[in-house]
Order: sequence, then structure tokens, then C-alpha cells
Amino acid sequence: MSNTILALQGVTIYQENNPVLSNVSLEVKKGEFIYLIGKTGSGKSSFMKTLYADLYLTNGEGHIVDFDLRTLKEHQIPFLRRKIGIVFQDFKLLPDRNIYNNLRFVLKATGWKNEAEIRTRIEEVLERVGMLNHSQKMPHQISGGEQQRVAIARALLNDPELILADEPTGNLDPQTSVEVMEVLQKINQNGRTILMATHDYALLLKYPAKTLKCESGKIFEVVQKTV
Ligand SMILES: Nc1ncnc2c1ncn2[C@@H]1O[C@H](COP(=O)(O)OP(=O)(O)OP(=O)(O)O)[C@@H](O)[C@H]1O
Repeated sequence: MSNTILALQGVTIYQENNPVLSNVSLEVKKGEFIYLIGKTGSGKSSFMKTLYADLYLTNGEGHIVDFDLRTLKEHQIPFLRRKIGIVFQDFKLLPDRNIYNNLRFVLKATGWKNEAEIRTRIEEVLERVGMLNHSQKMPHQISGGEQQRVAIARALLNDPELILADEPTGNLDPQTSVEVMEVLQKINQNGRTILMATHDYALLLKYPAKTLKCESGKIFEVVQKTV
């Protein structure tokens, strides 16, 4: 299991008792970059939600960053989410506080106490996404692409082993999407594993990687030319 970040065996994912994806078996190894594609409603978000335990895994076996999704208890979920960085399409920054305090809020909530260490960590992650100069701005004072960079920085705070990005460029124009994708590529090159749901085929062509497709209740790997 040491080199495996995610392993699913015979998993069926339900939404309100309806199976969305059936008999999913897959393995993701440390350092991989993987796309998850598929039409609207094909189950990409449900799949992601199962991985960060927003949907409980009830059928099949699932292991993610050393947690057993099948036996996971509610009180373990915050610990699982510290090992997984999650990036959403709509950024989800808190609108009532500046960038620095958005990130500080997450560190405080995950047990960080020393303000000097908090400051150092926030500066490190903002630097990594090229947003260090914006730490005192409010979310509405920066662009969508900049907000997504901050959201990526927020996902990196606790040095997660796996980043789950659910359509991270879905609200961005093509040029800004490429800029955000460059940030994700750099994070991947630094050894982090990334699973990214997307509808953006231009990005798939520009940055080819292993691609999983959700279709007709199944997930399967596709080769680039047939996506
Ligand atoms: N909270 C929910 N309650 C009930 N059914 C849901 C819920 N969320 C999603 N579904 C259903 O589950 C199926 C898969 O939806 P899901 O959001 O996982 O698809 P998706 O591939 O992520 O779509 P999109 O590309 O539009 O984000 C759809 O039929 C959807 O209607």
C-alpha cells in the first residue's frame, strides 16, 4: 500500500439509493496526475465526494491516504480531509475576510496555534501559487483566476498527499485556466498526486495525462485520442 494513494475495489456509489457508479475498481499511485471526465450528471462529483467522505462508501472496499473509507468514523473525517486538499469550481473563499485570514482560519481550525509558524506556512503556500503580494486583499478584490490560486494555496496548507480538484477551471476563461493548470502541474511535479475532474478538453490536449471517464454508470480508463 505504501506507493498507493487510492485503491477502490468493487465500489458502488449511490445518490439517494440510486446507483450512480457501479463496480468501480481502480488504483492511483503516488505522484500521478489523473483526469476524470464525463458528461454532466455522469457521476464525477459523486465520485469525488466519496473520496473525501461527503458520501459514505457502503458497497465495496476503498482505501485513501491510509484511511479505510468503508470503516471510517465520523470523527475521523477531519483527519482524512487534512491529508486531502480539495479544490472546487467556485473557489469557496470566505467573503468576509482577507486572503491571509482565509488561510489562517483553516490552519487554526486544524490545530495550528503558533502565530509565527502560521505566518510562515501561509507565506510559503501563497508564494507557491504566486499570490504572496495579495495576502491583504479581500476575495472580491482579486480576479477569479487569482481566487482559484488562493483556493489551491488553501488546499496545500496541511501538505496533503492527494489533491482532489473538482472542475477547478470551470469558471475561468481559457487563458486563466492555463495559468491555474500550470500551478497544478508544478504541484504535481513536486510530487503531489492530483485527481482533477474537468470538462475542459483543451487542457487535456495541452497537458496529456492518464484519463478516467465516467459513462453509463461505470468508470474506465480512456486513451487520449478517444476522449
Ligand atoms: N445531492 C444529491 N441528491 C440526489 N441526487 C444527486 C445529488 N447529487 C447528484 N445527484 C445525482 O447523481 C448523478 C451524478 O451527479 P454528479 O453531480 O456526481 O455528476 P457530475 O458528473 O459531477 O456532473 P457535473 O459535470 O454536472 O458536475 C446525477 O444523476 C445527479 O442528478
